[in-house]
Amino acid sequence: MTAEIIDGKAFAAGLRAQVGEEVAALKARHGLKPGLAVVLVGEDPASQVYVRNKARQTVEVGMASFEHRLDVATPQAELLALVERLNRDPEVHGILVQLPLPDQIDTAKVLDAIDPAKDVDGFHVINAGLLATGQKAMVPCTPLGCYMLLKERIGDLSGLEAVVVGRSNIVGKPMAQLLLQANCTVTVAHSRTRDLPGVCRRADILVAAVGRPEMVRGDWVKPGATVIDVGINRIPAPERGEGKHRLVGDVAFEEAREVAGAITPVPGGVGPMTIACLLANTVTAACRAHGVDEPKALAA
Ligand SMILES: Nc1nc2c(c(=O)[nH]1)N[C@@H](CN(C=O)c1ccc(C(=O)N[C@@H](CCC(=O)O)C(=O)O)cc1)CN2
Ligand SMILES: [Mg+2]
Repeated sequence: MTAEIIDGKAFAAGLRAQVGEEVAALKARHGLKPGLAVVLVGEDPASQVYVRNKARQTVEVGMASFEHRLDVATPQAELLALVERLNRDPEVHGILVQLPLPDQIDTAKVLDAIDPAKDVDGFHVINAGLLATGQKAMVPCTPLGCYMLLKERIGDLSGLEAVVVGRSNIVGKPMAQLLLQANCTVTVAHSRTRDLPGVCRRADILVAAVGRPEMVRGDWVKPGATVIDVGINRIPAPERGEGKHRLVGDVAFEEAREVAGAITPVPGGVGPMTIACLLANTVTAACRAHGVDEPKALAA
């Protein structure tokens, strides 16, 4: 079997177009322009690219973008003061603090300082709790994007065996919650799981979010399974020239595509969905803030 390639880049483009239509409708009907504030502390090269892309795509869909770039040595108190200002700013409906943060900053403290209603990353402990208890939450963008791709590919997920490899707060745990809500039988596996290959082979839906290049091998995949690769790993590629790199996921793509029914590539799979879902969450936050019906197509 050769797997269908799930084109996250194309799906994300469609989602951004839908977001753009919703933004235009909000302006026309309610005079409302959703605004997203993105905060970057330091000069991590990958984070700079992500923040630039977020700001550009925010403007492209017709929303207001507010960028805040702080020095790598910014004290925590200064960052918290900025978050407080953004919490109070009526033009800002969504706030995102780009991760990772420098060592002098307590990440959990900063994330929990964001007004949960403006927490478009869905990382605030209140949003994590709302999601875990099946209530209306802001859902983290990467798992939301994975979920949308799964719904598009499979339709009804009810009764399927899902294995999520990785237990991070920003991907693994919320992914497991979304799959549970869709009535999957969910296993969260991790570095201490015994017989990880055997556990993965049970999965109709296999989500890899471990941050280890090509760890999930082809013979870990159940024939016909849908494989969602969340990993973005930059590995040396001397064949491309001295000092060159290439991107690989957490799944050994060429092996897995021979076994899976469908698989997301890296790049061009889950990654582009993350930013598209951030834009969707910002529209949702703006609608909730103004008591306007939120567009169902933009949510889980
Ligand atoms: N506050 C947050 N910080 C971080 C998040 C997040 O959701 N919120 N996620 C990641 C980084 N990230 C967005 O911030 C992100 C990662 C990757 C992509 C993407 O489009 N990837 C492309 C490849 C890009 C490349 O060449 O490097 C792809 O997979 O096709 C978008 C957003 C950590 N921090
Ligand atoms: Mg820290």
